[in-house]
Amino acid sequence: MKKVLTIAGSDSSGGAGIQADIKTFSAHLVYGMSVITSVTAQNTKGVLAAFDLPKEFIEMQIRAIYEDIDVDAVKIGMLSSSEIIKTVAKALTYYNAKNIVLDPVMVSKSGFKLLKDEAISTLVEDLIPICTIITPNIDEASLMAGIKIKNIEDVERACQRIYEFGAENVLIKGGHLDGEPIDVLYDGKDFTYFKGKRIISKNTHGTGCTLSSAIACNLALSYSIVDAVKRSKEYIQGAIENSFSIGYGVGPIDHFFRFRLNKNDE
Ligand SMILES: Nc1ncnc2c1ncn2[C@@H]1O[C@H](COP(=O)(O)OP(=O)(O)OP(=O)(O)O)[C@@H](O)[C@H]1O
Ligand SMILES: Cc1ncc(CO)c(N)n1
Repeated sequence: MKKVLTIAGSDSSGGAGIQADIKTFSAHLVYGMSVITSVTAQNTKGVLAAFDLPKEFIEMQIRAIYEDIDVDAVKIGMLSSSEIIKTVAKALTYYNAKNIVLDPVMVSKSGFKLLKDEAISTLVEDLIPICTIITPNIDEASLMAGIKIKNIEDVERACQRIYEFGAENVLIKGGHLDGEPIDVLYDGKDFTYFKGKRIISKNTHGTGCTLSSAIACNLALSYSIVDAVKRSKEYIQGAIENSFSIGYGVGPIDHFFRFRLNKNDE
């Protein structure tokens, strides 16, 4: 059984963060583990508040796992401050962690800041250099690369810029650009384009968390980077196609669509 870890924030409504990650791990039939960095009070309408765990306790959770269990891949999500980013980078370096997937979460869909502005430079300097792949959306890529992204050429330039910060691979997600959602992967040599079909749905809570978790699962399952992204893109497409409404706002996607015999299964 492959073992995959998420280091991220908790979403009380279960659509994003740690909860989305663990559901994605289960849907890939890998063993899921978690290090919680922050607890958010959140629902489909937005984030009410976030409470960070002390950095010592985040470090302790990482230690508990790596001193006992051989981790096949790790996905990193919400890290809200410079000191938390430094703590996680130091611990993962110490334990020689492999297959590190970084989703540089900055702002929730509803606009709540999940990362302090001044911590973006720490993310770039301390965490990107140890990552196997980083998966920013358009806004996150723009902020890190210092490039206004309006079209696919801008996406390619941003990929190159972020690659220069030291990540092995950069995947910029095109969900927020007009037209069909195209994600662009850059490995320092070649660009690979992953085209999806845009689904018109208001229920897209946790798409970014889910995609990065699926990539971590597929890397743990020994797929190459290109195949891991391809399979994860197929997974997110199916999960969004089968998204559903709960609450009054942005509802969740269906992590378990492949397991349902028909659409009305509960
Ligand atoms: N409406 C859509 N239809 C199909 N695919 C989509 C749609 N929206 C996003 N995607 C895909 O979902 C994945 C996540 O992309 P997105 O740009 O939404 O990430 P994100 O902004 O980080 O998500 P989040 O808001 O959860 O943090 C990408 O592979 C993207 O192409
Ligand atoms: C805890 C958490 N992590 C990530 C996201 C993605 O936006 C979110 N909404 N909440």
